[in-house]
Amino acid sequence: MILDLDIGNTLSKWRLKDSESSEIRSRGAVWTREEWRPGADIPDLDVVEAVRISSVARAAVLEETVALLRSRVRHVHVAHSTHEALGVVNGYEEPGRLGVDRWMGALAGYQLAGGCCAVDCGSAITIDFVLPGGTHLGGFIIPGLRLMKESLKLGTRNVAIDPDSEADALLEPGRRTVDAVNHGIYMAAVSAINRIYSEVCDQEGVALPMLLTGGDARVVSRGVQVPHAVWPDMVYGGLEACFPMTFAERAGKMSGAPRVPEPVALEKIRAGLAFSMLL
Ligand SMILES: Nc1ncnc2c1ncn2[C@@H]1O[C@H](COP(=O)(O)OP(=O)(O)O)[C@@H](O)[C@H]1O
Ligand SMILES: CC(C)(COP(=O)(O)O)[C@@H](O)C(=O)NCCC(=O)O
Ligand SMILES: [K+]
Repeated sequence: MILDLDIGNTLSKWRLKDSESSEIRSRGAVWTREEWRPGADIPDLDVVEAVRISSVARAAVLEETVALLRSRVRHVHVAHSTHEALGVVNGYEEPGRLGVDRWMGALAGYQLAGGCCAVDCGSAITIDFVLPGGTHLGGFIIPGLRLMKESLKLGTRNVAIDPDSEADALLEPGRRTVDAVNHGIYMAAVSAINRIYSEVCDQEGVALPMLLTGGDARVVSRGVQVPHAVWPDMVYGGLEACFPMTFAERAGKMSGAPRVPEPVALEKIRAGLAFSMLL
């Protein structure tokens, strides 16, 4: 079994993948700030022969996790942001400083779709761009839905946006604090994504397919007008591409990869942008 680990600022997600059949056998998540102790939410390491890790947590968290895993598992691969990988050239002045989850998303998106706009809706919302030739332009970072809400300190932090809410309802003016806050941060996130996408496509002269991942991807997806696909395993896709192990991975297949969304024509994106600037 292969253990894939995506350690984010909020949650450490894991999944177990069958090395023979490439099927996902189980998955789970634990809070990143809590210690990794054997328990119900943690995979059984006895069945694991290899681990692949993407981590943006503090160095100490990663070091501890790697030390624990190395004592139990033969192969432990830790992903790093590099200057170049799999045909993508990192846009950062200091490539190693790009969050490795963003790098994994960019690589997975490029492998799936060629150029892409990769959006990760986690603790932070990150919006990265890769052009069809493999140039990563860099990206944008805004606070995630939960962080935005917490920063307001209005006592609404424990009332999360229901991921099944309709976007139409979320985009209405709120008539009590909790709704005003939830609808406000939701509008802030989706309008930033829509606008940033249009601006960059306009500047670069290319309509890119958009891919969404992260804990809030599903709810954010409802408000994003740009054609896009939700790919919960996008960061894992980068790990698969960087450290291919199964037969399917060696053939370039990434688990749970969606169909590539067809972007709207560049002229339409430009018209939408021009219209929003006139108002
Ligand atoms: N069950 C959940 N537990 C915690 N956060 C959740 C849950 N479902 C959705 N979320 C949202 O997902 C975000 C965490 O998403 P995730 O992509 O795991 O972030 P990160 O990679 O930063 O750890 C939280 O900030 C919260 O808004
Ligand atoms: C921007 C991030 C905090 C997003 O992490 P997440 O919200 O997924 O936990 C992470 O990618 C990170 O720590 N990046 C380093 C800074 C950078 O990418 O420029
Ligand atoms: K993430």
